Amino acid sequence: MRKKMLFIYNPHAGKGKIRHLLSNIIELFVKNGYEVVTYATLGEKDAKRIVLDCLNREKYDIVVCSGGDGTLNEVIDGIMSGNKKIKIGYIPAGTTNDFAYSLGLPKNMPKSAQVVVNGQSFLCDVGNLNGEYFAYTAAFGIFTDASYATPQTSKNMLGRLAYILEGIKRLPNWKSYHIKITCKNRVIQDNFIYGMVANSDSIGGFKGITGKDVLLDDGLFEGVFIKVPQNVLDLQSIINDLLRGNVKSNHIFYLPVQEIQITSEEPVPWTIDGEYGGEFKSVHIKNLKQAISIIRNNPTKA
Ligand SMILES: Nc1ncnc2c1ncn2[C@@H]1O[C@H](COP(=O)(O)OP(=O)(O)OP(=O)(O)O)[C@@H](O)[C@H]1O
Repeated sequence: MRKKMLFIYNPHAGKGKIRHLLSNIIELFVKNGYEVVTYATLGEKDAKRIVLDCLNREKYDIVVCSGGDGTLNEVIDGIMSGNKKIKIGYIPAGTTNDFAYSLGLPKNMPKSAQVVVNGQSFLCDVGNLNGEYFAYTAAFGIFTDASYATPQTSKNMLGRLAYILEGIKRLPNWKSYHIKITCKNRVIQDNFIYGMVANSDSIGGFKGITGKDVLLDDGLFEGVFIKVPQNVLDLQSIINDLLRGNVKSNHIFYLPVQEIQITSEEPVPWTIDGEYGGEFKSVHIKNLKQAISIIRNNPTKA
């Protein structure tokens, strides 16, 4: 009997490349014994809705999605909030594909479709922020809105450069937040321009800015909080530290995070897996160790 696959793709992700590859990808899946039920996403939260609808109605062996980090986020959110235990295959098709990089998936879409067919399951940590699940990052502060404010047309024309240009626009008027961070028995209060809790060694296409200790299945996220620079030299040193992956510096507060509470007097806008996640005065983030099963080439290497 054929195995049943739910295949969800965002036709607009990245440069819309999936349109030319769709037939070959589905043919590969069918040749490898799958009955494929295919959906294109039509807008925000559609991937989550499709996952919940389909998995509640019928039994599937695997959910495969193709799109950027946002589409993968919605699929994971759907599977986790629906409390489903099912393997996930991912064909990265976005602009930066941060999480795909961390998972070691090929950039080439037909090759990553091969991984879905031939790869092995890897149990990966998942995050939860105030009840919403995320794959690899939750962040606030400078640059974070560049990921969702960058128009799709510029992303399609310029690729990652579009994010960089959008980020540079924000440099002259950064905003800081007075934040209280509570983690285990530690309480830290300071003014921060940026904060991130992440399970990825690539953020916004930049490799290594979460430090050198990232493991995707250790039950821990990397918490990176950048203090307000007092002068241009401070700013330069922060940039140098980030580019070198040196997160343990005077201007950066770094800690491994299993569970963390972040509170502020004013509402802070958050970005979750590169999409707008809402404004909160109080955020509770938790790492759910090895909660999802993703197919990749080599499950022993994070
Ligand atoms: N048909 C569609 N038209 C417009 N928006 C869509 C459509 N389908 C999905 N979306 C929305 O687009 C968001 C972003 O898509 P996705 O992350 O897949 O691609 P991307 O933005 O090109 O990639 P990246 O996140 O790497 O830049 C999704 O979270 C979803 O809300």
